[in-house]
Amino acid sequence: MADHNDQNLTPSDLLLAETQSWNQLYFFIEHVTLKCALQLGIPNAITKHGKPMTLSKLMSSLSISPSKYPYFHRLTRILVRYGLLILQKHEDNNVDDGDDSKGYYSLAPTDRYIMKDGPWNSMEDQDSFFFKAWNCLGDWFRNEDPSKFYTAYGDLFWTKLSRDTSSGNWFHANMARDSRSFMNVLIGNEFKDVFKGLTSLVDVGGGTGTVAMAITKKFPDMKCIVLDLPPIVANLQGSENLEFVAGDMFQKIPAANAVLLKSILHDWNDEEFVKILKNCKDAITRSGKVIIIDMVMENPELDDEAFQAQLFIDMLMMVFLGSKERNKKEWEKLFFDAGFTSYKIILTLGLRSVIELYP
Ligand SMILES: C[S@@+](CC[C@H](N)C(=O)[O-])C[C@H]1O[C@@H](n2cnc3c(N)ncnc32)[C@H](O)[C@@H]1O
Ligand SMILES: COc1cc(O)c2c(=O)c(O)c(-c3ccc(O)c(O)c3)oc2c1
Repeated sequence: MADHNDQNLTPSDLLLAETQSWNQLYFFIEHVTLKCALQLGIPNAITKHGKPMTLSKLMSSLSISPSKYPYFHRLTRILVRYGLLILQKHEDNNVDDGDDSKGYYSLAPTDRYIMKDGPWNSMEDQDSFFFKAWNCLGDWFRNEDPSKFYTAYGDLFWTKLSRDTSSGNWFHANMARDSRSFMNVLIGNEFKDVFKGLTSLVDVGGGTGTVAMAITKKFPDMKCIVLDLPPIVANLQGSENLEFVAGDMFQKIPAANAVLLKSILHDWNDEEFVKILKNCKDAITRSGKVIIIDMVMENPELDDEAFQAQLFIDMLMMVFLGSKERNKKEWEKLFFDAGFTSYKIILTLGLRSVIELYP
């Protein structure tokens, strides 16, 4: 008798279901093999070599014994499948599988981003910190904790980061890399006049000031304040037009023409989101604006790969902060709940959009 699950499936359906279940079950192997590539130093070895490498040359540069060739070839094969490495076939296509003259390996653009200066590439040294929050995610759906991170650590994410210097420094260094990368693209788009005409701006939750420094370099007449928690800005030195201010955005935001919120609002639930925006509204002049840099989910401008990346970050927000990424309708509702009258999505750069909000 057919298993009750199979009764409506044709043989080809069953075989397709088998393939799908194997892919879903072993999806984690993509992460494991990427981590293995990082651990071995494959991308950096290829970058250092300066041109495509044969497998043997790559292995000797990594001090991997030739006896491991048959296995190492299979690791690089899956990295090519994921698009992390590119294999340039040897012009003689009759070479055997695993034959060293099979071809030359180079880094795909993805690798260059992750390895050269991309954010979050040093997860290695935060393995336990990062993965402990993800373990046994199902437990969180059966408790009342504000986030899985809280279940794992008994602390909120920002509280833990302010108490754990090593993880805090690692996090803020990665956020700075993320900001440097994003601002390079935004500057490349001539900032789209987002900061034009402003004489003062507060970067709320501006971290170690990467965004503010990029703005003040481009607009030297603008006065910028970076508002962040005391442990973050305590030892940071400002400049003639850049000041670091320790404070709490839930209490008060310094007055300015405009307020910038990059990767802030997706950290907070709806009630906290509205509270932050109400404080922003109190801080800006009547002719001022709030500039938001964050993700707009279900954005028709984005392809399926970008949508999947947004879903991953949405899971990250849920697990680490108990917060969420929002679609346009969700953003709009909270803008109006906070007392703003209009907004404009200025442009979308990769996964994130630049939104202007008017009092
Ligand atoms: C995800 S980081 C974004 C940093 C920066 N905007 C960027 O995009 O690189 C969130 C920032 O909010 C800051 N933050 C958290 N709670 C805050 C509060 N109550 N008041 C001010 N800043 C806060 C954190 O210290 C952190 O720097
Ligand atoms: C502690 O370990 C990790 C490891 C990670 O890989 C990430 C990560 O990738 C990430 O985007 C973020 C993140 C958190 C809040 C934000 O507002 C934001 O824009 C990004 O945090 C992380 C924390």
